[in-house]
Amino acid sequence: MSAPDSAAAPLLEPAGPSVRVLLVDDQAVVGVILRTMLAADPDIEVQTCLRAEDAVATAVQMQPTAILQDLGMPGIDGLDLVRAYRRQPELQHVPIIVLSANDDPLMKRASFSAGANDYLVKLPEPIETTARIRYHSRAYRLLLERDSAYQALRASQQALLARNEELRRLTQVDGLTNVSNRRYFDEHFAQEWSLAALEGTEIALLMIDVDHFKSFNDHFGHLAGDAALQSVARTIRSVARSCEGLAARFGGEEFALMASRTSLAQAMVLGESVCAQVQQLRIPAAPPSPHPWLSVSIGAAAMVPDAATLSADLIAQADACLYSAKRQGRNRVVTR
Ligand SMILES: Nc1nc2c(ncn2[C@@H]2O[C@H](COP(=O)(O)OP(=O)(O)OP(=O)(O)O)[C@@H](O)[C@H]2O)c(=O)[nH]1
Repeated sequence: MSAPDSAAAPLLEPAGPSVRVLLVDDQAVVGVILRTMLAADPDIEVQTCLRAEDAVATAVQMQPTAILQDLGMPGIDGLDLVRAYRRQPELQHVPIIVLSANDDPLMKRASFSAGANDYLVKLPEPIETTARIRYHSRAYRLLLERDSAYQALRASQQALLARNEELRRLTQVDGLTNVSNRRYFDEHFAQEWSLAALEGTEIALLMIDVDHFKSFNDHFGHLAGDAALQSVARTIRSVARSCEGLAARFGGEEFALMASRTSLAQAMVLGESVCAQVQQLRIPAAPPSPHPWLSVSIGAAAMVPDAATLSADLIAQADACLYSAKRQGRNRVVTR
């Protein structure tokens, strides 16, 4: 005898009595004898199928815990039926006990190769029949229980992974503007700085500050200020994506755009693009801004890290350029 294998596909747990036997045999008398044998076992339900062509559909509908399959049915090879059960996903692991008048070892081998779990020579002793049916049904039930516990575990693991991913995202993203937060920027900038030092490549930084934003808040209110910051952040993020850079909220109304393997000339182009796109947002500016639309000032710097420079030097350079941009009238990009 062999117990059913475990499966990756979810299994259906049969409802109703704990032992449900489907007898597939064209001789009605076998069904009568089997019922008589099992009369003293009220927890064993028996259903009989006399026609081979109905067997698979009946089994799918009944969800037995064991199938007793006659090999010598008219018009069909019983082993073909065994294979047909195995092709049905719902029946793939249901124990199949072959009933045969033939005690030939070759026939037994063919039955097991076709997918049978057991082989009984007709008609066995009642005690043996009951024991085999109970053994296979119990093994199948245990397999189903194990499978459903495994599925539940997998579902809860996936939910946990999704929650962890969301938590990780929340720790990296600024809640108002959805760009990276300062903490993530600091980590990422340090990593990219080290990488640029190793590669000997340029790394560029743009410090971007919204102009006259205190007046904007005072004039239009803090909520309008929040919405303006969100629009400006979306613009910076889309420019950052175009150069595979990182957009981050550096603090308050100040943003940073960091781009690896980017020259000062390229940083200038990125900065001009941010300035122009913020103008295209057409967010009305508040007095004393001389411009009709809300604008940003940008300081851009780039360097190849070496033993004498720190990442803070690049920030300081970009910051100095930003102050120059403010002094020169805002709504512009300034580089050294
Ligand atoms: N609505 C809103 N305002 C913010 C937020 N963070 C910072 N601010 C405001 O941004 C304003 C920044 O003002 P300042 O530092 O004086 O700069 P500014 O008015 O933009 O002037 P310049 O930078 O010189 O053009 C302050 O009024 C802050 O309250 C925020 O999350 N939401």
